[in-house]
Amino acid sequence: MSPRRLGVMGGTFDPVHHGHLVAASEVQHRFGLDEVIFVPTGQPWQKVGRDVSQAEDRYLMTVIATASNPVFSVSRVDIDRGGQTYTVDTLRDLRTQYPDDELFFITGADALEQILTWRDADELFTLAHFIGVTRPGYRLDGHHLPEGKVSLVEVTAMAISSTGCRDRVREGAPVWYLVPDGVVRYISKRGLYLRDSG
Ligand SMILES: Nc1ncnc2c1ncn2[C@@H]1O[C@H](COP(=O)(O)OP(=O)(O)OP(=O)(O)O)[C@@H](O)[C@H]1O
Ligand SMILES: O=C(O)c1ccc[n+]([C@@H]2O[C@H](COP(=O)([O-])O)[C@@H](O)[C@H]2O)c1
Repeated sequence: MSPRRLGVMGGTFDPVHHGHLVAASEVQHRFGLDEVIFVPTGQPWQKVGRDVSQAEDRYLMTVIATASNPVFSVSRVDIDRGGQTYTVDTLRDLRTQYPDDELFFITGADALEQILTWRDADELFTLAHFIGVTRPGYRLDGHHLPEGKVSLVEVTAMAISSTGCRDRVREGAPVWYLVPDGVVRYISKRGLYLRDSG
């Protein structure tokens, strides 16, 4: 069997929104990926200082958001490993799980900018090919990154952030059409984002 091409979309997903979904879908199409695996983080160490919602809530919202797409799936590797999440561990675990497949790690322009500050940054580029996608408000630039290891892709601009969605819920403003309908209902059912998370 020829190797499958697997996209990996890591994120805090607090909550998952249409910016994440459009980026993953566009990269899946452009790179002919067989599957895109969404990987909600355990504790995102670069987001200390703010309360991140419980991992199970972020996991379930990601499942709800991706359920209807036959080539999207969700992995619990980072949540089940526990503790702070480092992408090098995510990719090592997925490499063990899918030893014969090619991995493509998808990041927005803001995350790509920071990538050399990530743990074991050099090893990251041996474990996967990186795909940086455009994001409104950030410049997509790969000149600081190893040649041939990163591709840059323009995706439909979605000026949506999880921070913006949380702020809107706290202020009583709607998040309909910023996040999938099922996620709107899940946020309301669980009473998420009603208080300032810092
Ligand atoms: N609107 C968007 N367009 C393109 N990429 C995005 C967009 N929003 C997030 N991403 C990318 O998706 C990944 C996961 O993002 P994350 O879950 O941190 O969402 P976020 O909206 O940036 O959250 P927060 O506002 O809480 O920082 C990151 O690589 C990020 O760059
Ligand atoms: O490995 C690291 O050191 C590292 C530091 C910051 C972010 N990341 C990963 O980048 C992805 C997006 O992170 P975030 O914090 O923007 O949601 C997610 O998969 C994180 O685990 C990884």
